Amino acid sequence: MSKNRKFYLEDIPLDEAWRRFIAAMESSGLWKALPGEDLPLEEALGRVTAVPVWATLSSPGYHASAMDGYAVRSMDTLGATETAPKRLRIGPDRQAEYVDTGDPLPSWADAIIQIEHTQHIDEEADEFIEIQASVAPWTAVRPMGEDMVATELVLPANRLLKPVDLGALAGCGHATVSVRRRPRVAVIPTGTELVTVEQAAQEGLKSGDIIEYNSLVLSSQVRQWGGEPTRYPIVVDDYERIRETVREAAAIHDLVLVNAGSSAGSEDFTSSIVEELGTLLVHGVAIRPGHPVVLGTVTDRKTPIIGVPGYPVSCALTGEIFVEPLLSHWLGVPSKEKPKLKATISRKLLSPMGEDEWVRVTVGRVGERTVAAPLSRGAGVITSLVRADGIVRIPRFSEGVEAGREVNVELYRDPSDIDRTIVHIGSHDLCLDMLSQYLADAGRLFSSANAGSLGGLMALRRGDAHLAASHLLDPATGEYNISYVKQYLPNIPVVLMTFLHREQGLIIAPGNPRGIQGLSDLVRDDVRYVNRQRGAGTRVLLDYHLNKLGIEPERVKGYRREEYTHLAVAVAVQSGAADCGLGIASAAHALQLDFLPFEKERYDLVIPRIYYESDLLQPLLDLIHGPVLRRVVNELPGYDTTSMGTIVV
Ligand SMILES: Nc1nc2c(c(=O)[nH]1)N[C@H]1C(S)=C(S)[C@@H](COP(=O)(O)OP(=O)(O)OC[C@H]3O[C@@H](n4cnc5c(N)ncnc54)[C@H](O)[C@@H]3O)O[C@H]1N2
Ligand code: MOO
Repeated sequence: MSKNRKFYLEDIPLDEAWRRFIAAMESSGLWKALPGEDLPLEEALGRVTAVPVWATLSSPGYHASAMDGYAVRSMDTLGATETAPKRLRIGPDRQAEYVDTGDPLPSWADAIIQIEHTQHIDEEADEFIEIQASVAPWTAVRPMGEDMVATELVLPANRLLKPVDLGALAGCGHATVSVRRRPRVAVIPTGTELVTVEQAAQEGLKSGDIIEYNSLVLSSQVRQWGGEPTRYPIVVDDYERIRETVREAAAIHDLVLVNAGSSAGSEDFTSSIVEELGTLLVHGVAIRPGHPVVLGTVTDRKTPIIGVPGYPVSCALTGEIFVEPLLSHWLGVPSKEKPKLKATISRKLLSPMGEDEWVRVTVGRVGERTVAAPLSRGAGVITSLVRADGIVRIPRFSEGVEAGREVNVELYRDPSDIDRTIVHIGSHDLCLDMLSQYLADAGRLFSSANAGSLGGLMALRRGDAHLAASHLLDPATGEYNISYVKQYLPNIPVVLMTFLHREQGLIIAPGNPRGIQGLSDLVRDDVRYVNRQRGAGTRVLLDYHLNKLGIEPERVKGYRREEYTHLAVAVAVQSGAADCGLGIASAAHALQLDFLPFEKERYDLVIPRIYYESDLLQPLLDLIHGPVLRRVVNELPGYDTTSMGTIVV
């Protein structure tokens, strides 16, 4: 059956969308904390108490000795001093009796003297202790109920159980505890293009295949937030099949998440299915990513359902924005607040007019400033969430945010991580990733944004980064970096240190089908080039050599097609979108492409002196001067570490 295609997506403000969703759940009695279930204490960690817990037994249940020593009557000790010690007989007339810590206090005694404050004396048939000070009543005694008294409140309802809570529950006589049932959440991935990762690993991917992982993310989120996910197998884009899966899932779950098919494409069925099976409350919320989200209730049970957008970032954020607060409410705990931090935004952010935008950012402390650098805004770029330190929300209808303005960041990390983060902005190289691996061992985090060499120098100028990798060739002198540093950072004392030399050359298809011999072939009609962005060192290098060869850039087909990384250039060649591009050997190697080397370039680190001398960067400098990094870099094709750590200026 084909349903009428609905092209109309609304822009419902987030709070209004929530209002409708909650009102619908309230009217069907589902907007309340879930009932309790009794669990053995051993299984209750991390669960939430459904009812208050009162002590059934007191703890301790008797007056207990708090020390190893002698039980005495305090009255008998009166008058004992260093000069006039007193002797108390151990034994039948009950002046002193030995007890261990935790033993009951004998009924005739009212105090304990620690053993080290007594001297043991054997005298013929009798044993005594000698004491040199008196003790007050109840000395070193833990009175009955010191910890918990029967009938006392031990834990309130809605309490997330910690390990010590379990101890207290057992200690006052509870073998089980009533905790809220875990919300049961169905996670249904849909899409004919989807394949499982296992399938992909065995059979490889065909063009158009997408590895299904949103259901893994959603079900892991559900578990993390205290729910019990059921991860369904992939359902192909077939209206009836999806509808029947939703119907079955709604019968046995508290919440149904249908992933993808939320927007307006020919196979986007979620909103129609919700309409057919129940009530469509919202289709389209004024947020981005996550705009085409669907909210509704289905079947006679009025099970809430969320149509989660398919793009992975939209999917994960929809989890945070809609699923987490819902699960928290059902569990009776407050929605999880992220730690907040004020930071300076490093780049201007425009806001899409009618939508609140969630911008992923990295955060670092650079000198006195906390800097938030926006990551990719693409809703398909899951690594932007992996790398994100936090989120900045740009409210709809705002002007956006100018660079240098203060913003509020909601952190994904512990704020203390920010202080041990080294911020790099500049040219990217695989070896920086290796460096970051080793830095982790030294307790440093490495946040790296690829902005090209010139972008890195500009970031240093603004005070946004601790260092910038750069490989900018000066056409006038044939020297790397020095003149650029002078020109762009005239007022900032910096150390220019060589990181490595690397082979630059033409990345070409395996077997060199076009017979490309060098840059002079770029003017051929049958050769399509793929370029790097302006400001990239590799772009500068190309322009330098084209100029030397007297080739006008306009004569190079594809000169205007810009990619932002070496790997993106390699991918363009691999896919056949271009015949060649300038890049580094390791990028060609990574995709098993051929490589025509023609220049060994110097790749330096530009480090403002103030950071060069800081504790923060010390582990990085240690690595550069040590043998380990050098060894692993040398194992890669096209790198030379002979000058690693040499100060240029
Ligand atoms: N004409 C319009 N097109 C789109 C709109 C719109 O308003 N009008 N909205 C865009 C936005 S914003 C989003 S977000 C997406 C939402 O897409 P759907 O929910 O319909 O999902 P699909 O189109 O099926 O998939 C999008 C994308 O995500 C991949 N995907 C889907 N499921 C999974 C999964 N389980 N694991 C990994 N990746 C998944 C899918 O293959 C697609 O690449 O719509 C825009 N279009
Ligand atoms: O709203 Mo879509 O979720 O921007 O990517």
